[in-house]
Order: sequence, then C-alpha cells, then structure tokens
Amino acid sequence: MGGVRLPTLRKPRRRHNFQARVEVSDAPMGLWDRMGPTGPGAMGSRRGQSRRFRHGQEKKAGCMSRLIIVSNRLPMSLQAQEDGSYTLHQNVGGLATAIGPYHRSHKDSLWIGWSGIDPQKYSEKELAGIRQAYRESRCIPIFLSKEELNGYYAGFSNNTLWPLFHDFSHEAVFRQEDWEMYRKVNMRFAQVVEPLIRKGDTIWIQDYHLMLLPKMLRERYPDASIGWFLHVPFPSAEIFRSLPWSREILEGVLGANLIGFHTVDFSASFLASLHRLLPELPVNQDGVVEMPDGHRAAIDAFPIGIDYNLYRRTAHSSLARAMRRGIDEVCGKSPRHRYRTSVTAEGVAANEATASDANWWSHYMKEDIPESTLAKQAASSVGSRSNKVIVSVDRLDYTKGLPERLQAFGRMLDKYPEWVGHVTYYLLATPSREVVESYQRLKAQVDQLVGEINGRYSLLAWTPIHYITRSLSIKPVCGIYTAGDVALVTPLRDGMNLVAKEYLACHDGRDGTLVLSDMCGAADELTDAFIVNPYDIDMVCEALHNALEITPEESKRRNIRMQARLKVRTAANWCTSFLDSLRQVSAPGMTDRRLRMDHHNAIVRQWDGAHRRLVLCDYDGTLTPLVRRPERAKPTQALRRLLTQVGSNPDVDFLLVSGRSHQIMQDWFGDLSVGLIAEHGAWNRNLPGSNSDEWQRAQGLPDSDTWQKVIRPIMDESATRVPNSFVESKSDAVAWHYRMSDAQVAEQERQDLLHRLRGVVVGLGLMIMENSKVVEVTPVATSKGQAILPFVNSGDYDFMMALGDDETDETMFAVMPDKGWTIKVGPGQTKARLRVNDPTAVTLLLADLGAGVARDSNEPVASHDFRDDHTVVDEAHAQLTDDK
Ligand SMILES: O=P(O)(O)OC[C@H]1O[C@H](O[C@H]2O[C@H](CO)[C@@H](O)[C@H](O)[C@H]2O)[C@H](O)[C@@H](O)[C@@H]1O
Repeated sequence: MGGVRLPTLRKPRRRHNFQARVEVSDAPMGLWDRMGPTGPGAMGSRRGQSRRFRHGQEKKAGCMSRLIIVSNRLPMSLQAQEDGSYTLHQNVGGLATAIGPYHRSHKDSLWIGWSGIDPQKYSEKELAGIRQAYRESRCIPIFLSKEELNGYYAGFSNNTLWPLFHDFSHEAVFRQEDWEMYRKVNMRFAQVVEPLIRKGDTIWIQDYHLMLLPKMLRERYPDASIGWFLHVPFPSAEIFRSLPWSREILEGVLGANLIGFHTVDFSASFLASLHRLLPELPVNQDGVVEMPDGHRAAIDAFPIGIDYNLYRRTAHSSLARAMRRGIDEVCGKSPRHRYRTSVTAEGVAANEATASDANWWSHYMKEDIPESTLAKQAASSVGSRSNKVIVSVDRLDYTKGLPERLQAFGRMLDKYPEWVGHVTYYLLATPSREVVESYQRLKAQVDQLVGEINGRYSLLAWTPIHYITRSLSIKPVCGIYTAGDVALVTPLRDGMNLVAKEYLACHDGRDGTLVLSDMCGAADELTDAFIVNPYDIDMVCEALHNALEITPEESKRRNIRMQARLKVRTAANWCTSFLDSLRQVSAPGMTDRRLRMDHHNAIVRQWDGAHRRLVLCDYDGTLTPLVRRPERAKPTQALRRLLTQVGSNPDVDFLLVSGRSHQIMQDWFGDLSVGLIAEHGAWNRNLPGSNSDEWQRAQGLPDSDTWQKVIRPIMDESATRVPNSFVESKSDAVAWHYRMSDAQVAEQERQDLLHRLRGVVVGLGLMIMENSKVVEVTPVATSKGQAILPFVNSGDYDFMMALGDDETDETMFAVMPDKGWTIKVGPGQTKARLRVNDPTAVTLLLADLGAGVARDSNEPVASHDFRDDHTVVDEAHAQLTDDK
C-alpha cells in the first residue's frame, strides 16, 4: 500500500529535526482539536481538562459520538526515505486494513497505539515532531522503551498469551516480570487515553495486548461506552485457567460493555472461563454479565471480513495479472508461449518473450531424464492432464501448520504420482518474530521439508515447491492468489484467517478451490470449502487431490454462495456491526433480547435451508433511520438494490408493510419486485397470489372524504397551535407530526388533541394510533397485523420473519407464529423475540440473507457497501438523541 507523503515532514541535514513541520502543519483537527501531548507526564497536564469535559463542558456538536480506537500498533508507520524525508505509511496488517478505512473516513475518530519508534533514538524535540506528524492522521503515538517492549510485547503478549490462546500451551512462557510489565504498559495506554475521553465517546480497544485496559478505563469513567475485540482465538477454559493471572485478565476485559470474538465458539469458551474462574458473576439469559459496579458486559461474535472490492480490484491490476501469467508459464499452464519471469521483492516482471514449441515441456522430460522413474510417470501423463497450481500465503508462525501441510503435499505426490510434473506449489511464508527461538526452529523445519520434497520429486524442468520467504506487497500476493487453482489454508489454530477470504475474493470468476482448516474462524463461514482437520495428514492429502481434480462446475457451485457472503460481510460492515452493537449494549434496556451472532447464524441457516420464505418488513425506523422530515426518509440506492436482491428471488415473498401513503410507497418502491402494504393495511399492491398490478383498497373501509372533513380541522388546529408541527393527509388516514416541535409545547397539545379526537372517532368507525412523534387517525379495521394474517396463516412458508420498530408493528409480532422470527428495532417494550439497535443491523441481516439466495438466482451479487447509509444513521442518532 502506498505511503502518505507529508510535504511538511522533511528530514533535515542534521540528525532528525521535525521543528519546521510543527510550525507549518498545524491544521485544524475539528472534534479532536483538544488532543493533547502524550507519553509520560501527559496525563498530569491533561487531567484538569478531562474533568472539565466530564462536567458538562462537552461540545454538543450534534452530539455525534466520537470514536477512540486503541490498539497495540498504530495503523501507520513512519519511514525514512532515501532523500532524507519521512513518510507515514499505512500498515498492511489485518487490523489496519480492517479498521483503517473506517478511521480515515470518520473525522470524529482517533487512534492511539504504539508507534514502533524507539524513543531513545530521538530528542524530545524530534519526538514532538513525530507526534505532530501522526496528529495529521488523527493518530496518537505511544513510545515504548526496549525494556517495556521486551516484557509487554515480546514477553507476555507473544510468548505467553499468543501460544496459550492458540492451544500451544507447551510454547507458553509464564514469567512474573513479563506480567508486571504487561500491566504497567496497559497502564501507560490508560494514561494516554484517559485525558482524551469526553462524555458520550466510544472507546474501542483491540486484541490480546490490551486485556487490562477496559477495566482501567472503567474505574475512572464508570459511564463510558467501552468495547474490546479479540482478533485471535479464545482458548478452552481448561487451557485458559493454566495462566497464573487468568482471573485478572478476565476482570480486565470485563471492564468493557461489549466483548467481541470472531466466532460463537470463542465467545462460548470465554463464558465457560467466566463460569469456572469467576462463578460469583451473574450472567443473564441474554448472555450479559451484570458487573458489581452496575455496568453490563455483553459477549458476542463478530466475524471479521475483508475489503472485498480492494482484493477484487487488485486481482485485476497489471502487476497481479503479470504475476499470474508468469506463474502459469513457469508451471506449464501456458504451453504455447514462454515468458521470462523474475520474482522480486516488489513483484513480478513478466515479458512475453519467445513463442516456444508447444511440446517443449514434454520433450524436456521425456528425453533428458529417461531413467528417472518419476520423470517417466510424469512424462507418460503429459498432454492428458492439465497442469495445476497450489498456493498458500502465511506468516511463518507455528500456528499456521506449515510442516503438516508440507507433509500432506509430499504424501499426495507419493500417493498420486500422476501429479508429479503437473502440480506446482507456490508457498509464500513471510518470516516473523525471527528473534524468538521457536520461530527459528520452525523456519529450519520448513526449510528442511521444502528441501526434502524438492530434492525428492524435482524434475529437470519442474520444481514442486516455489518457496518464497520474503514479504510481498498486495499486488503480487493477489497475483499468486489468482494463479492458484487451489489454495491450501490449513492453520492448526487461527482466529479468523483472512487469506482464505482474500483468495476467494481474487477469484471473482468463481473458479478456484479452497482447502480450509476447520480450526479457524473462517471455516464457520466458508462451509463450501473442502474442510479438513489440519493435523490429519491423510485427510489433507485426499482433500488436496480432490480439490485439484474438481470440475469447473463443481468449483463454481461451491464458490457462488461463499463469494456472495464475502461481498456482504466486509471489513467495513464488521466495524459497523461491532460499533452498532456497542451502542446498543451501552444504552439502557437495549440488551434485553439482543440479537446475537448465534441468533443471526440460526436465522441464516434456516433461511438457507428453506423452500419458501416470507419477510414482512416495516419501513420508517426499520429499514431507514427516522429523520425530522418524512419526505427526507427516501430510500438510498443501496437500500433499493438490497430490496431488489432479496425480493426478486422467486422463493422469497418480501412485503414492505408501512403506515406510509400508497402514493409514496408507489413513488419509492413501485418499480421493485416487492409486495407493498400501505397506510397500515388500508392499501396493498403486488401481494403474493395477486394477479393484478393495481393498488387495492381494503374492503369495508368508511368513506374517507366524509370522515376527513371532521378529523382534518381538529388536527389542523393542533398544527396551528404548535410551531413546526404539521398534518399529513393520506387516502385513508390523517396524521399530526410534532417531531420538530418544542417537546413540552407538543406534549401539552398532544394530550389535548387526543382528548378532542376521542370524542369523535368512535362514531365515525375510526381509531387513534400513537406512533413515533405522530398522532394518527385511521379506520378501525386497519392494522398491519390484520393485513399480514392471510400470508402468515397460509401454511406456504417454511421461513417467516417480521421486523418493525414501533407500536403499529407490534400488531405484526402479535400474529406471527412461534416458529417465525420477530425482530424489534430500537428500545421499548415488545412482543418480538429479538431486538437490534437500529436499521443498520437490519440491512446487514437482509444483505446476508440476500447473499444466501444468490446461489438460486445464479447471478453475481451486487457488492453492498452501506457506509453511506451508516453515515445517515450516525446523523440520525445525532439528531435524535433522546428523541425517539
Ligand atoms: O409504518 P412505517 O413505515 O414505520 O411508517 C410510519 C410513519 O412513518 C412516517 O413518519 C415517521 O417517520 C418520519 C420520517 O423518519 C418521521 O419524521 C416521523 O416522526 C415518524 O413518525 C410517515 O410520515 C407516517 O405517515 C407513517 O405512518
């Protein structure tokens, strides 16, 4: 990824001097203007200010909640250039890639983390310059000494927690000094974060390096909204409790309001550890821990995704394509042409050189090494078998299962010699933690295995394994992915494993076959891969052989649904889901019946297995956030695409069930393949079983002109009395809206209006409905529940789901059968089984279901990026604080 050049950040002739930059780069920082100095001593100087913020001086600023991200590493590193200047480069690690785009696009977010810089090498003045440089990207660097890094990072994080959490207890080192340093450095982080916190901020702490930080912040900010996410597995209670400081670690994490893992299994392991180690803590039926200080800690799974479009785009870059062509040629997949190919650290340069004899490959093998048995076997099948490429991309880490994988590959060549000469394995293994002895041992073992296999099976013009131990940038990596007929992703333990997802994203033609370990989070989602136990060498060997033999049709069939889901479950949507849930669990009453990942998975599973599906979905407040002016709640293009995708499948009946007028429903949704129920059931169009395209008015309704003559003047009176309130007329309803009015004035008038209306509605066959900042009069016979009843009772569906946010939607929940899913959006009493925070969660759920039916439609699924919609949600939150 390219660096962000800082024009003001020039390296002076003298050592490092950032003075000039500080002077000219004092750009306005918006919400973060008050960001202060960090590092030792910073807290003392900022503490007074932090207190002032807490005691009411916080900026109202639309009250948009600010986000403070805290992670071990910052998403950007400072790099010296040859010309003496410095640039800030985005890091390419999973975390920077996942949250970086969110951070960059949300000006109200701030990122705090270790800079990677040794403070001893710089003067105070220089460090101030570095801070300023980071400040431009809303980052606050923390400087750690060698001693701190040794104990906290290399020691406790990487030598204790890392192996333990990956079920490698035998590699784990338990040292009191490391633990103490870990605690001390977590405290250092707390001291940097604390002074920046203002009321209403959200703090999102990342990963196993900072497990004590949530509690440290909670002690000082009892009302803060704190989230913590673990990017690696959480081990079983049996393994976890072997850690001498396991209770302190659990208590540290429990300072958060939301504790997130990649999978439901990891959250279950965490809960099991809680029961075992802290049995005194009550966990309620919603899986929420009631903490003695009064805050609640919810536990849930949020499977991380990738930036799907980035990988898809990069796979088509010229560099990636050249890499692929080069690999194809080297592996004999392009027999008519020969490319001169060289792989460099930067990538690959491939030039079409000489057109070669199509039989070049077979001649070479037949004639030059006739006495080799292997060569004979290989040569005999040349021409009848097309050549294949296997790829894998990993950090050289003992959790990745490289030796086991190599053994499986070697066994396959042994057992199925027809592959000799016909399959080439591109093994990219980037060295990591090279100073740690276990990593050195692993490197030696992998080197040896590669050497043994290459030595044993190589032919003159064929080498079984191309072993690359350099760090390649994203373009050549995508070239390798696209060249791979099969990706071999077999970690012994992994939190998620993004390589599996990146590989599939690069194969948008739906070819490419994945052999995937069932010991990583990705296996929960990528269920159409060849799933293997990575310790079972025979199983991996067979899966690899089968994956190489797969027909294009079978490969495509397996990939369609996985690809579709990857497009929906992106890194951006992962961020939004986590933050949305954090907002939900931090609000009073919102944890009750919260829709967790296990519910989500059950809904998806039932949807995938169903033959006919019915979705009954309210509009305002459910699919789109409530806004001040009704006409501004128009659906976005992304939402219209989503409704089209879900609704156009022949096995899905999607009904929009709204209180909106049928004219508006026609304008906004008339061209989509969804059924429409308007004005709380008084009107409908395009319902299942109907053979007319016309709007239908419900039977037996009183004459609207007659009763509106009575009701409208009563409501108009209220609109006249209350500034900024207004009356909305529909064909069979009239509504008085007061969202934009002064709350007290509106409330008095509301009481008065209700009183006046009660006197007349009964005689006219009408009723009063109270809704979100609206009083509405409709015919008695109409309700959403009545309108959906024929479909709910039809017996036609083996999947039913109703979603809504207000009182009128409760009538739908009331008639839904027990086996149906009912989901309430937002706070308040409800008959629904489950609750989500806001429309974001609904759109994400529907997008996931839409991806599930992609298989049936056989059409590529449109990529869903709801970020625009989420911005609207943020704005709506800002507008509607305490306003619902
Ligand atoms: O059944 P729904 O689809 O939820 O529609 C219910 C009412 O929605 C509209 O009013 C509500 O949304 C407005 C826009 O966000 C907001 O300004 C208003 O305060 C809400 O009550 C619509 O104007 C009504 O006619 C619908 O009955």
